[in-house]
Amino acid sequence: MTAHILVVDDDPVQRRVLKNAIERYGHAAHLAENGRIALEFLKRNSRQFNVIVLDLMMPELDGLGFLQAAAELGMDIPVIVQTGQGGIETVVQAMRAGAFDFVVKPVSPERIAASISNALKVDHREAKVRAVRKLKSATVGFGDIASASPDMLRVIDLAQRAAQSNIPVVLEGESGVGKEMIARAIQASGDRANKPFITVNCGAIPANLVESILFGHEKGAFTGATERHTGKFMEADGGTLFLDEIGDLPLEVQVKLLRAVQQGEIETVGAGKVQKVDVRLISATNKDLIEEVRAGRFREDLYYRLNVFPITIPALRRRKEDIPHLARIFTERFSAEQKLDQPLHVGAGAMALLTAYDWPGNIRQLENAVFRAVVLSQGTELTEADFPQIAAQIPDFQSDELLSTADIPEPEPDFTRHDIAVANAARQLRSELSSHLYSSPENIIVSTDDTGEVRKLADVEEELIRFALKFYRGQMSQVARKLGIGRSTLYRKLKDYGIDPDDPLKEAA
Ligand SMILES: Nc1ncnc2c1ncn2[C@@H]1O[C@H](COP(=O)(O)OP(=O)(O)OP(=O)(O)O)[C@@H](O)[C@H]1O
Repeated sequence: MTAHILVVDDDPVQRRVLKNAIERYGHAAHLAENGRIALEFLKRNSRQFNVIVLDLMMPELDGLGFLQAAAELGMDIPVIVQTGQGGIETVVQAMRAGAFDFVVKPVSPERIAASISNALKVDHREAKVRAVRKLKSATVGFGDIASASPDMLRVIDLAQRAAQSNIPVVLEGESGVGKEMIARAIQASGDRANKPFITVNCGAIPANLVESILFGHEKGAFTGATERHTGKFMEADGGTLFLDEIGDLPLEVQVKLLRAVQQGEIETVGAGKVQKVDVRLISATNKDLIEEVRAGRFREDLYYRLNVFPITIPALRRRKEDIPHLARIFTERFSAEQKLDQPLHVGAGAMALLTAYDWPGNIRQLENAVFRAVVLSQGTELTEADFPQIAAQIPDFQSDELLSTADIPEPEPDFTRHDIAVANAARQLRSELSSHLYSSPENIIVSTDDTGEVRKLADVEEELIRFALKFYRGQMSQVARKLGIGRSTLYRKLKDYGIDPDDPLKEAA
């Protein structure tokens, strides 16, 4: 099949190189010299294109601006972004904005052809997935929020308590940590469950339209207001208004928001009178709001009004225990959505890679990475090779995917070597912990007992095994490998110490 590829690049040489590469692989290339012209193409006939190859640095409308505008048009064509060396921050932003893949310039014909061929596979499969996802997003409950870490369990506990009243909630956390998901779960389990849930991304609206979008406007209220417009507050009447990126709200709109919160009244632009509204407010921010208050960008009175019940959702890298859990859930979900005969599994090497990565785009980035891997995977198990972008960002990551536990020789029953193995495993785990986990009392294995004497090796060993089981969520082969012992030795030790692998922290009866 000849695919139609839209190349958006301001550099004529680069356009020519890409055109040649695309045509060499039997596809048709269409060329646009900047984002604005590409948007014109899409407006005329978006169905014409199967894949877009997009440069990020362009005059008039740059790559990120194009992605945003295309999303507003409802475009769902896979986009491959091109970036110069070292542009990783912008790439992360582009991936967050929905780009499918990225390539680093100068890009070889083989690399761009591989990326286009992957994007084409997604092109005809993703439409189905999107439809399913959209349906799901309407009814998110606390049960849908995957969590394994104590931090996330605390967040869910707080959110469940907030759901029992109409108290204003502020959800703080980086982009993609799950703020909107928590907001939806709060709405779905409170007494406003079947009422409207209206989302406003305060950061994405042009400053001059924020007021009219929030509070509505009358016909003729300002130049261009050709129709009356109901604001988001009115749409949310009786339900919940989710104000995302609240820290981006212009100061003059903050005053009006304060009145809405304090008195439950809004004034439609151009109406000259106030109206009552009954809205539960949940706000979200990825900025430090108190810092914004200090800097004079956020009103202190509004801050205290909104911030009655703050909930901070930690970044994914601060709760790495959630990564394996999320990766498994996403793999299962996407396998089902893709109607695979056999659900895929996440191989140990891939899991280690996903856990080692810091996920600047948080859960959204992980979800997209797993989605992409499931769609493109050829095997029965996801391996590190299915996450090339992640692996490329951790160059010193050592793969041990191919090393099966069967290859690990059982240690001799020699106390000294065994002793060294335990010490090495402890050191390795400790170094993983210091890079993977924030410090927590659970992560420290102490060397002395209550009397100040050095503890018995067996006691330390038992504690380390319990910890490793919890850390690797009961994955026996991974635990054995990380501890540097064979699987049968691990089973024997579990028996000796009376450890239940499904509940490793439970003391033997
Ligand atoms: N605990 C979770 N379990 C399962 N999926 C999750 C979880 N948290 C987030 N997600 C998924 O990750 C994606 C990002 O979540 P969400 O939109 O809620 O993040 P956010 O913090 O509001 O992001 P932003 O600040 O960029 O708007 C969504 O697709 C959501 O379904």
